[in-house]
Amino acid sequence: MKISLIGYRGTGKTTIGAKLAEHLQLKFIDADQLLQERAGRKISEIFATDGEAVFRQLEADLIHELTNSPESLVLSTGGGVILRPENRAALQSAGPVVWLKATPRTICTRLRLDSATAHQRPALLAETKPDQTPEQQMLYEVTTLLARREPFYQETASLDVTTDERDEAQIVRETLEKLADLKI
Ligand SMILES: Nc1ncnc2c1ncn2[C@@H]1O[C@H](COP(=O)(O)OP(=O)(O)O)[C@@H](O)[C@H]1O
Ligand SMILES: O=C(O)C1=C[C@@H](OP(=O)(O)O)[C@@H](O)[C@H](O)C1
Ligand SMILES: [Mg+2]
Repeated sequence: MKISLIGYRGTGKTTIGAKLAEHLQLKFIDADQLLQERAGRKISEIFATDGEAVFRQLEADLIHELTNSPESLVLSTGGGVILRPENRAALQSAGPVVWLKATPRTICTRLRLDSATAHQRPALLAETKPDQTPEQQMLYEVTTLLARREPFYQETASLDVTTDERDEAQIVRETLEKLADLKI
């Protein structure tokens, strides 16, 4: 059985997935981290050199492999994993899927803090609007893509947890309660 975490960038999938695995004493895999280890390159480098389509294929191959493995684990995914129907089906059939939610403002704040450190995420939206500050551009990208992706997160999720203005312990606790309610 796999407990998967889905949601937009910056909603806390990597952070909460690791904590959840600790609580449940399950192995933890972050698909993006494993993909980067295997490729020997950062995701931002794969995007820059080979393009997003190559990344999406590597991501789909990895999701296929991990969801077909016999071991139980907590699996954190990348925010765009729900774009492909085969990924959505694979995650759903592997076990419960937790959708971590946050507002565009929360997401932008977290991503800005991350990009000030080492964690650079590649831009996802080609279209830009004229005369925008980088902050406005980021909010535009997050709002636009979140609206496009929301139906896919909704369709794939077994349960959802809001993460705005809540610390990791609160989010983990609610996730564990909602998983228990599923009675799997
Ligand atoms: N509940 C939270 N409150 C505040 N910051 C958080 C919370 N969860 C995660 N973060 C921070 O937000 C950033 C993105 O978290 P991360 O786990 O990498 O998200 P994702 O994997 O969904 O992109 C990190 O800097 C992380 O420390
Ligand atoms: O939303 C996306 O399309 C992506 C999210 C990233 O993962 P996080 O959601 O962990 O940041 C990573 O997979 C890649 O940069 C693409
Ligand atoms: Mg992550």
